[in-house]
Amino acid sequence: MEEPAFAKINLALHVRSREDDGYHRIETLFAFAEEGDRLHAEPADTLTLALCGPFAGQLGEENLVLRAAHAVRRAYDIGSGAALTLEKNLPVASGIGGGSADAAAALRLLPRLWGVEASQDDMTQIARALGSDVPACLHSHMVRGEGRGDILSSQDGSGLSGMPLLLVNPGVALATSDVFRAWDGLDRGPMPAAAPLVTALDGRNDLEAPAVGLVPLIGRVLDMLHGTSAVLSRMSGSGATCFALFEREEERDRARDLIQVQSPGWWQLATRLR
Ligand SMILES: C[C@@](CO)(OP(=O)(O)O)[C@H](O)COP(=O)(O)OP(=O)(O)OC[C@H]1O[C@@H](n2ccc(N)nc2=O)[C@H](O)[C@@H]1O
Ligand SMILES: Nc1ncnc2c1ncn2[C@@H]1O[C@H](COP(=O)(O)OP(=O)(O)O)[C@@H](O)[C@H]1O
Repeated sequence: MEEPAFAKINLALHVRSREDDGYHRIETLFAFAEEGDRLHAEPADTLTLALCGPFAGQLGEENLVLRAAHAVRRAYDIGSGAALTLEKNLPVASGIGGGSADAAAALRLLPRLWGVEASQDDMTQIARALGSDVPACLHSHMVRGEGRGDILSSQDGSGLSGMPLLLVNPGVALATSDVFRAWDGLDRGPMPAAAPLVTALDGRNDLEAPAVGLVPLIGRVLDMLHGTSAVLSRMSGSGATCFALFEREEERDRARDLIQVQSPGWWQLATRLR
């Protein structure tokens, strides 16, 4: 059995306040790419995880996929295991929710493998305990997030589905907690409650400035994307991956080819919004 782990982007991300527990209250518009990592599972007596793909080497021992699998086993008192293989196509610690998307893929896949009727409520609760982004990744369609990003409200994203999307990462890993800590504490106002593209265009990513402060190279990525014919270009999540939305695939591919020539070491994914 196989399940895609769709790359996540934050079309807008407004940081409103720092809470006493160190987490931040945010408002965000989540969207997902058609592509990402892939999780494969076969029945087995024990739980194991093998890694393959271009970014497999960057992952440590502690993997969110196994934590998700253990949580499902515990919740439904399951005795059997699974031989899992994660194809790691997305750069690690890069603002496109790789780990969260992988965990969410495990939460969709394993109940099927083990033949359990998992309730949406149970899965959401498990997702929330794994990370702020995991409930949105469980959904993997456009959705608004509040609180830590884990309180979701529906957003019809069908109007943007299929829109050409380019992801660019300059190859520097950024820890989410470091970027939130570098936020200046200034509330710049709520995320607009409008149609998705208007929300995105009128919105911001408040983590962009602190991330650029930590890794100035992100500013170079943004300058390059701003210089293309993109409808919108911005950093996703806590970075360092930036995204650009285009009206036509040819425009997206032209931007990708130009960046490939100018910065051949950067990772890129030319895809579409789900
Ligand atoms: C910033 C966002 C935006 O979508 O994405 P990424 O950059 O990680 O992709 C998310 O809020 C990340 O969600 P996720 O990656 O699940 O984070 P968590 O594991 O819950 O938290 C990691 C760390 O980020 C900080 N954190 C996270 C969420 C939040 N609302 N406030 C925070 O301050 C905390 O320091 C926490 O210890
Ligand atoms: N399956 C996984 N994929 C990526 N990172 C993982 C995974 N499991 C655990 N991690 C850890 O989670 C951290 C955040 O990774 P990731 O989710 O890719 O970042 P981001 O949320 O910024 O996109 C990394 O430092 C990594 O070590």
